[in-house]
Amino acid sequence: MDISLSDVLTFLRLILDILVVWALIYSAFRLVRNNSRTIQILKGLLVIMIVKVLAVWIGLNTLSYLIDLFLNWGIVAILILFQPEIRGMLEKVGKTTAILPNEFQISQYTNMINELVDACTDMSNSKTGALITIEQSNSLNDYIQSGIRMDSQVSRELLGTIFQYGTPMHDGAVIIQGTQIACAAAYFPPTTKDLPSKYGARHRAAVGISEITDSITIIVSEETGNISVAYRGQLTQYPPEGLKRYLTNRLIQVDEQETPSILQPVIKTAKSFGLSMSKKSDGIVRIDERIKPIEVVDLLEKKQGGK
Ligand SMILES: Nc1ncnc2c1ncn2[C@@H]1O[C@H](COP(=O)(O)OP(=O)(O)OP(=O)(O)O)[C@@H](O)[C@H]1O
Repeated sequence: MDISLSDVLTFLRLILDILVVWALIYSAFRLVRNNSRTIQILKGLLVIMIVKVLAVWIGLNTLSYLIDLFLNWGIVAILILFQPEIRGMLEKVGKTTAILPNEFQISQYTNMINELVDACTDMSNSKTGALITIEQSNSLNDYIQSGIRMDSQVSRELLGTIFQYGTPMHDGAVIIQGTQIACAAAYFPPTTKDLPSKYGARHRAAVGISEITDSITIIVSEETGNISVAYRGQLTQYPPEGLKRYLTNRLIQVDEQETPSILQPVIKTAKSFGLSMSKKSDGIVRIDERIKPIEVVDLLEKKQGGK
């Protein structure tokens, strides 16, 4: 059987087509999964579809016609309802069009980490309580809406001022998106796990948000001045230098090695089929030996009938 160049090109085009459509569907699902508003809207649409099927089945023609009208205009409604999400997605695409991380982005992140760690060190020394969450790939927009919108550059002085005891914004969490403070005074759902008694509501909130998103949360204890990080449901205490290394590893070095988010769905699929494309694909998680936690806190599921 002869295979011509045009057959190969047609095959490659088909593969590319499938991968691009898959990436779009994957991104749409991620958008829905990461945002409780979109889940509510989808639930609403599902109910309307069920009513439509029932209306056709029973023969309620007017109701069926009205639902058809509603669904036909649905695309406009979706564009209006999802306007903030669509804008955010397009902004992300715009920011990640460069295949290699650019020097400017790295220097912005380095600067942000330095300011953040300096602020945490200051607050640790003065025993000022703080809760700071850095958004990763799961959107924190729902939580930003619960706080006071800021959109400001991360700086040692600004963070110190926000968490100053007695000021209107010191209660709640600061959320960082990219290298900007998106809001202050945000509220997080606390964890239901058992924490050692020395940890209170602030640490519960930090572990809570780390259980439902992939965000990184830094906590400075008002009582002890200790700095901890909540990530993926795990609470770990670090010295300031350890915190800096931890954040650099997570926010800069991971970005340097990984491909921009628009291509990640395709790469994740390739990995799940066993096609290794990155240096980390040998399944070994490389831990920076210099990051020495002071304590990794044991978190237990709450016992039935317990507090
Ligand atoms: N669900 C929440 N979301 C965001 N912030 C919260 C939440 N719950 C509590 N906080 C913040 O934590 C503060 C109370 O912290 P609390 O002293 O109870 O916690 P803690 O874990 O013992 O911390 P610390 O060691 O600083 O005392 C509140 O003033 C508020 O700023």
